[in-house]
Amino acid sequence: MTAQITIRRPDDWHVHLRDGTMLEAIAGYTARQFARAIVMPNLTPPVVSVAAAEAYRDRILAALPQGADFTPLMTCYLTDGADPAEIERGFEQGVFAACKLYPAHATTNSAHGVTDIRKLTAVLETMQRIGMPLLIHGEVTDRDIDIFDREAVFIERILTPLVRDFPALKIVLEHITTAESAEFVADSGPQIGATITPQHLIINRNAIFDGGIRPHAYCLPVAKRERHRLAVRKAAVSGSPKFFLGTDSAPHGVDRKESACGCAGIFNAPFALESYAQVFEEEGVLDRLEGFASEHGPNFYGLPLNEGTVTLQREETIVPDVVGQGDIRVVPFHAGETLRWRFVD
Ligand SMILES: NC(=O)N[C@@H](CC(=O)O)C(=O)O
Ligand SMILES: [Zn+2]
Ligand SMILES: [Zn+2]
Repeated sequence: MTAQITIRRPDDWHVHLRDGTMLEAIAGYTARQFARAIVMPNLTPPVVSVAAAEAYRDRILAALPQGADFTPLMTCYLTDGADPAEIERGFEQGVFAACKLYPAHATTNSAHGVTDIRKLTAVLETMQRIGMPLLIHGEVTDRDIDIFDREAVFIERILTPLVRDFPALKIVLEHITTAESAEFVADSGPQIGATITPQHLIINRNAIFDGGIRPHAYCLPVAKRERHRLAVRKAAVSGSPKFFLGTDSAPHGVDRKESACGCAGIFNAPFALESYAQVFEEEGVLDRLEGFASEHGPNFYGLPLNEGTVTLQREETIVPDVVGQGDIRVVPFHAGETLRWRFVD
């Protein structure tokens, strides 16, 4: 049995670091395991300008523990009024790494999202021209569509025509949860990639209703049937450069989760690598963890691979019931469980 595994330093290609006291409480978890992270812009108000992204980046850097070696990669939240010139300027100046498309009302803090993708034609033309990635929360918001079908219908109605109309646009389908997404991405050209979260590799929709309603297993896109989990898992461990690590770590305070209308989001940052390592080990391909965690993402984004390494040791790790500091209390993914690996440095 492998006793320890050392890989090139990984990155998280999809994370919510939040703002204010929550940012201060949780930023260190991501900075501890990852060298860089694509930081989601769904704050209130959302990050839509270069100035707002620079200010948010400064707040993130100020919230990091002393001596942290971590680079936040900022994103621009697309709205119906998104300005192609501002987006191009932000990308050329190295402030924006990508733009994020939330269909309006698809998920947490997406009220300002895009109501009709046709409103983005000029923005998408610009992004395609300058090689700027478009990151997509891929769910339709039509209330007539069953919540478990919203990702598959998005591919059919929105993504397929989008890829046809902008054949050179770099697209990341974020946090994929279905066999349809895994297949769509695998069958597309090299300009299409996908991030995969730990939770969608580990739980299926039964986890949300396991002996009672389980708000801490609820995120969007919602976990699907077992056959979808298996398809997503197969994609993650396949070694294909199209699939890479994106935790979608999305903390909400305990009170906001344990509520009559609990928020969507799973906080997995504290033990993210342990979680992924467990999956790759179960699939018998621990040797492919490094590609997924540390190589496929930077190669897709056209960024250098990180220098340095991190090590995971085979050691039982008990996940606490709750983490945080001060007033902030968040229940982590795997709360109360014992994991088989421990991140050491
Ligand atoms: N994933 C989630 O369930 N929630 C995310 C938003 C998102 O990534 O869709 C959040 O910001 O809380
Ligand atoms: Zn999302
Ligand atoms: Zn997210």
